[in-house]
Amino acid sequence: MAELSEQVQNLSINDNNENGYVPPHLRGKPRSARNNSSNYNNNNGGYNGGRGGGSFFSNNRRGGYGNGGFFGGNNGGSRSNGRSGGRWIDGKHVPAPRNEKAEIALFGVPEDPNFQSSGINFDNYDDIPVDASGKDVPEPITEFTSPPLDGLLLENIKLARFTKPTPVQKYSVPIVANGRDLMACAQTGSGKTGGFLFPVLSESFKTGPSPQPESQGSFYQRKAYPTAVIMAPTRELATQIFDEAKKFTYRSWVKACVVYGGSPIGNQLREIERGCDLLVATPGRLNDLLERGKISLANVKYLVLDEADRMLDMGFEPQIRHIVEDCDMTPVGERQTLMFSATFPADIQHLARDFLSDYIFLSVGRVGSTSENITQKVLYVENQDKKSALLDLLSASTDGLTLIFVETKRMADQLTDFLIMQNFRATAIHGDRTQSERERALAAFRSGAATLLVATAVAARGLDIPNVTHVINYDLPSDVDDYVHRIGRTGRAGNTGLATAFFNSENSNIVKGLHEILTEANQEVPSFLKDAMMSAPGSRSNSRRGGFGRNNNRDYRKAGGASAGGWGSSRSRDNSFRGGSGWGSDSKSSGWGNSGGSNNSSWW
Ligand SMILES: Nc1ncnc2c1ncn2[C@@H]1O[C@H](COP(=O)(O)OP(=O)(O)OP(=O)(O)O)[C@@H](O)[C@H]1O
Repeated sequence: MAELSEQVQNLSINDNNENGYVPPHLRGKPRSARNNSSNYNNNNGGYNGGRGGGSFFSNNRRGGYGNGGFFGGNNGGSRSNGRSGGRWIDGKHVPAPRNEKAEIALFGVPEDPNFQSSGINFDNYDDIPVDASGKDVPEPITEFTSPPLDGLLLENIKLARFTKPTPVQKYSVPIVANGRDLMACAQTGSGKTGGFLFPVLSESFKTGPSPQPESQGSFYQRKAYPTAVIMAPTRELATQIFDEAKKFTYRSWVKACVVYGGSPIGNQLREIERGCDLLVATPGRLNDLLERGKISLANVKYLVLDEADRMLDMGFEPQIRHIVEDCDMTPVGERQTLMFSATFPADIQHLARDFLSDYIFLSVGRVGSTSENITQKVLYVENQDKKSALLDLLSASTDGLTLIFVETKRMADQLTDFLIMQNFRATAIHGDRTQSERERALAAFRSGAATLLVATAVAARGLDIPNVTHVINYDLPSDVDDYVHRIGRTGRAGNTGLATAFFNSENSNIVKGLHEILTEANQEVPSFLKDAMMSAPGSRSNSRRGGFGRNNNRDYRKAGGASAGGWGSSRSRDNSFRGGSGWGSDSKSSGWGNSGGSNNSSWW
């Protein structure tokens, strides 16, 4: 990655980041000659501005594993691990026999580029400061071992070639095993999905399903009674979580299903009727199925809200509250509720107050910070020069996939057209494309058939695509948390990545937040950004989050202004809590931090 960032540096797109972007055809010419640079876009002949950009791959059938995998393919939004799973018989878990073909489909073979492998900086996660606050925080695990993990889950973790837990997984396993609720914040790409799947599945494998109510109606009125419900903001994220769930439920009694909008509900109904123990859902579709009486939440032991802040941003709060508070969901205190996100603004903490009970607040690293595995570059580029600057950047990228973020759906299509006309293998993902177009675009990108994906914010959160080496913010978002999520599509699981942003005077609303992010991640702050900071003292760092913004790194139950023990240090104790509700001296920090090196598990 150092090579890629050096190549980008050597492009001289900015003259030492001082004077803005100089298009290729004007380099070496006097400044006065540069004024007509916008002609570039009009002369290339390739830009047609229509919706055709994404259609380049419209016949692409390379669905890859993401489109259904071994167990029956994509049948329109509802998929399950079918009948090949294990059983819960007479209080005992009876796993299904191993199946070589299934294992290759689910876990790939070593070095398979379609599966993310942990990178050279994976061990650095151990150095990230952790703060866990709440009453009686259980000791974190340091290794994947059984006990405390269930033996079958451990076998599946081994098949996934995960050798040691990430910080969030170290804490979440004992927290859930001890019956506690959890609100967890951890950096992008640091294993939050495993952070909820591992403990939920481990406990489910040990304890089995809850007894189903006696009267289940006729066949046509049959309801599913899931043990675990996981809500996620987007269809793509729900599908991805489902794909991970398929891996870790392999051979078990737990049958996973996924439901999301934009796909025919009939297929989803049929799948659910065949049984559903772990349901991954977007809130809108889940509501729909509840209204149709096809799902009961009366047996839910585990409720997970992933990317909860995004769900609120998308306006899902009424649906989420309806699902959790007005239906037949097991009440707070009887179920366990886990909330995960890389960022945790105030409105989410309020939701936590209503949905969680006596919970542990876990933050790994400074909440909302970026991983140091990501090298961040900010270039000053005027709007009319962006296409040209993009071509420069792409000419420097050799290997790997590049994700390009733009602000509007129209721009996503236009830019994709432009790139295709420039002979790049590009495709687009945004909210105006149909679900199958979105799935095909993602599959093409995952498989490398398309090396460039132009995306709106729909692809900013949670998506885990191996081999994304470069994220380009062609248009910067106005909310710095969105920037954090976007660049987090690279530099995952200890791998390194490069993130480049085009900045100009239209981005004044992100100046302060961007400056903070770069500074705290020890990244170069270009002089034009420092200047912009000076000249715009009132600039907002976060449009939506108001004053809470970048300082949302603490458990709101703690006394206001408590710094959660100082983020620079790997140990924090903070005994001051608001409200005197028995919260006390239980803020733990990463005593386990450096212990990950001794791996004695038999399969390491
Ligand atoms: N213990 C582990 N060892 C090795 N790789 C892991 C481990 N846990 C997770 N991973 C891998 O790390 C990658 C990132 O994990 P995941 O998608 O759960 O991150 P995340 O924290 O949810 O990110 P985001 O905030 O972007 O949603 C995935 O490819 C996953 O397979």
